[in-house]
Amino acid sequence: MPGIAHPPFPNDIPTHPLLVVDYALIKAGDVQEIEKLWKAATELGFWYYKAAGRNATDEYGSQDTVEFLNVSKDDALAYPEVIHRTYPSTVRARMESTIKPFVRKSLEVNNTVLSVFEKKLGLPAGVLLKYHALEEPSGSEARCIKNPPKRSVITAAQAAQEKERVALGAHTDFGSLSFLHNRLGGLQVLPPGSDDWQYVRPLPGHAICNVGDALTLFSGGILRSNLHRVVPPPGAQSAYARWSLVFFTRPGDNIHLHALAEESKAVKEVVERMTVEERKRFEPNATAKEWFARRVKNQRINNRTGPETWRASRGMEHKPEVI
Ligand SMILES: O=C(O)CCC(=O)C(=O)O
Ligand SMILES: [Fe+2]
Repeated sequence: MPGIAHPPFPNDIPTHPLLVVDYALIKAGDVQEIEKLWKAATELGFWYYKAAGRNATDEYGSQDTVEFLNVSKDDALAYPEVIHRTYPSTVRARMESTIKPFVRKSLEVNNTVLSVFEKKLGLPAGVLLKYHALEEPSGSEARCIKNPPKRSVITAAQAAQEKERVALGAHTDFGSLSFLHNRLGGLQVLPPGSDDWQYVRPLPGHAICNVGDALTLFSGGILRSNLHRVVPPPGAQSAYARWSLVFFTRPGDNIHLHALAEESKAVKEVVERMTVEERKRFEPNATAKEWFARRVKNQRINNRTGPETWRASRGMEHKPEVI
């Protein structure tokens, strides 16, 4: 991305370290790098991707401050044919030159990671890829997010604590894998076993990847869909608009979300150790499309009747009460 100069991410605030995974090594099948990816995906569910080149809200009804522009993978790949919806001229003008290549590259990266997880989970070859087949209609999409700048510079502590300043409320992602590119800080994770939100420092030349609910469901919880949120960039960065670009790989619309215990010994073992309640969580009796539709619908402020609406929007959060 061509650069607008902005202040660096502050050095005086606590951040949560992520493991750095080299995508080129993953693609080449490097055993040590695959171990590192597996550790990241099962412990925090978030990691940095070292790029191959350098070219590269809540229970109370508080409203987010972000603007989204979502482009469906099906529409991008079929363009100019319309599969789901049409887009504004700014999107159409860049569909062939920018969006389609971004969607293709993101799918390639995420599919490589899915193949690694498939092997690690001991699933029959091709099962995860089949669930994310290119030709199947799905909720996979590219998203451009803009969070407008704050009028006054706020401290990191203020940014983290002020509820009304949360740009995008605590959530887990709906799909399988999210591939995130951003330059300003603001992304925070709630690390396992902690009650403190921690910033993830953007690393130049690195993307951030995280596991979503569908992979948690398929893996019986072995892969971790971690809670995260977006707050204004910390320190002097808060005076700038924050842009981020995400690609979400989600299973095909008709895929039934459930723990793949019959296909994987490892998943079977974790499911057998679950309580009856836990087991129910891993059998939501929903297709990927239904899971996605339920979560989106109940997040919309227009559909809100009270705190129960927000609760009905939750996914595989380890602490569904956290906002
Ligand atoms: O902009 C970001 O850093 C993350 C956005 C996000 O979590 C999402 O759109 O699901
Ligand atoms: Fe997210």
